[in-house]
Amino acid sequence: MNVQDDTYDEAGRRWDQIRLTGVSATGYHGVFAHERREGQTFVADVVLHVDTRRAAANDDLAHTVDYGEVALLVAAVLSGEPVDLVETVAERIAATVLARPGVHAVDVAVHKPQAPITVPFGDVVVSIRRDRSKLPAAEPYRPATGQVRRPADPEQQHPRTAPLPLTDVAPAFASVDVVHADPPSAATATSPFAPTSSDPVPSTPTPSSPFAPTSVGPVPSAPTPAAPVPAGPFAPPPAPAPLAAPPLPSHLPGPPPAAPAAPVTSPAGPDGPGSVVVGPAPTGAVPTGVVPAVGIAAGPVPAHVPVPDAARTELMAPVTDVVDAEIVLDALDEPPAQPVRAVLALGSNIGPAQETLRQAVADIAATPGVEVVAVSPLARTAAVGPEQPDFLNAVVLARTTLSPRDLLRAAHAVEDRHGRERHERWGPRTLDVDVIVHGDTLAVTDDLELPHPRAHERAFVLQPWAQIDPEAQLPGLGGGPVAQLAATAPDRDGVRWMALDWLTAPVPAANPEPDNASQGEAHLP
Ligand SMILES: Nc1ncnc2c1ncn2[C@@H]1O[C@H](COP(=O)(O)OP(=O)(O)OP(=O)(O)O)[C@@H](O)[C@H]1O
Ligand SMILES: Nc1nc2c(c(=O)[nH]1)N=C(CO)CN2
Repeated sequence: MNVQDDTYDEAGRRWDQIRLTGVSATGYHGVFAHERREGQTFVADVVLHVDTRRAAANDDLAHTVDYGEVALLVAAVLSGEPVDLVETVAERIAATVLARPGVHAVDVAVHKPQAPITVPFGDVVVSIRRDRSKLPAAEPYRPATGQVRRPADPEQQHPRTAPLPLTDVAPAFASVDVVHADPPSAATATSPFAPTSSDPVPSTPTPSSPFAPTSVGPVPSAPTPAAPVPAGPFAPPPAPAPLAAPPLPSHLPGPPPAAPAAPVTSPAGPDGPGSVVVGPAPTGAVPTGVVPAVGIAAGPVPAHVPVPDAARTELMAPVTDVVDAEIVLDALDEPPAQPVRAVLALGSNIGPAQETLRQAVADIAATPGVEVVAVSPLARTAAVGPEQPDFLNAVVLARTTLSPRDLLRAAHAVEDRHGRERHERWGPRTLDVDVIVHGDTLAVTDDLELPHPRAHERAFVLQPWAQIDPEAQLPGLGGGPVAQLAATAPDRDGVRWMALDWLTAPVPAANPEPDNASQGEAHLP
């Protein structure tokens, strides 16, 4: 396996992989009578493209794909209903694995090392990738009712993991890896494995099967362009000097006219550190403005959205029940019913910081489902945290139809595009894009906290934000009027200047670094 085998989510981030190699069983597949009669060894390698973070954060098998179950299923297909072609075996394994929730793509290689080939040979392998855009052309394997039972070991069974019924096949397999980088390829095992008395596998689905499909086919790939939306309560004020945005996609409207902001009543709930609150702020929260409910579905479409029949290809038609719905993990994966305001904070203190921030604003504006409404002046700020060079900081006001988590992914994608590396917490970086607020969402989860947990105490966020939205309110505990928070933030004295025309003014080629940036310098009030 190498980087060419990687797959990426809609924000361009590499999916993690669980690799299971050398699952081995005796099968009776082949076009010759002796193959059907005598059987031979088949070996499968399977790579599941998944997101392992949630399972890792909770250290909970329930949030991942149990490779033990996958191994049993793969072995059941290898030793199951005989077919002529290795291709069919591979397709069936792919369908079975892709039907597991949380699997975004699957690579399957089926080896037939004892194939009836009349010249010396090492191996013959059929290798395929299937995902939600190239669905398997086969039915997933489903254990029949009455034939299923899991080889349960109560001592070993994690208490939070509900047992899944499976056939009592016992595959031999060489290794399983959960990887974030490419390990050396594992050797395949060839130990024979005879089919059990419960084989062959029934070809018709059983109504009570736990593997019964729950939905739907592929997701349309072309995002709908964002439609213009009327003004929200966070339109930029006329002062300071208006900032020309960098070249933006043509579908982006100009800044909407200003409208009054409503006060926020920060919810003072009982939620201490570590608690989870997900959902809109209660009474008195910032209104999101009146926006049309139609024509706004830009950006990635969640896979649980049913797909109209017309969208399916003929090839897909017979197998539309193969892929399970994508799990909506929590409310942070739900796109808003209407566009909501979002505030993004940008920072850079490595490399050509001003140019990086400019490009980052253009990247954000080009993100489907994100419409840039205003861009703050540029602040040069003393670093908060470890000793390091000054930062250049700016804030982007946007409207978005993305879910909070998709917006975070989009922010990370922009960071990655600009060579962001994660070493030291609060350390120097080519680009940081933080999600400060997403609508009225208040949330504390493993991977995303809203509003950003440290925004209320960061002048390098609050000052630029207040410049383009003096009435802005930071929702949540510790929140309040942004301008007021900016004036009292501990690092306020470190915000030393702002460039008003930083998006359009030429960056001096010799002086692109924050330490030398002086173009359009202005002083904070
Ligand atoms: N509102 C948020 N915006 C951005 N990242 C967040 C947010 N809430 C939680 N995170 C998580 O924080 C992780 C670390 O983010 P990042 O590397 O940008 O941190 P940092 O910039 O060093 O520190 P800070 O979060 O204090 O700005 C991210 O991977 C992300 O999952
Ligand atoms: N001045 C300044 N200091 C920081 C910044 C930043 O953007 N500006 N970002 C940090 C981590 O996000 C840590 N410290």
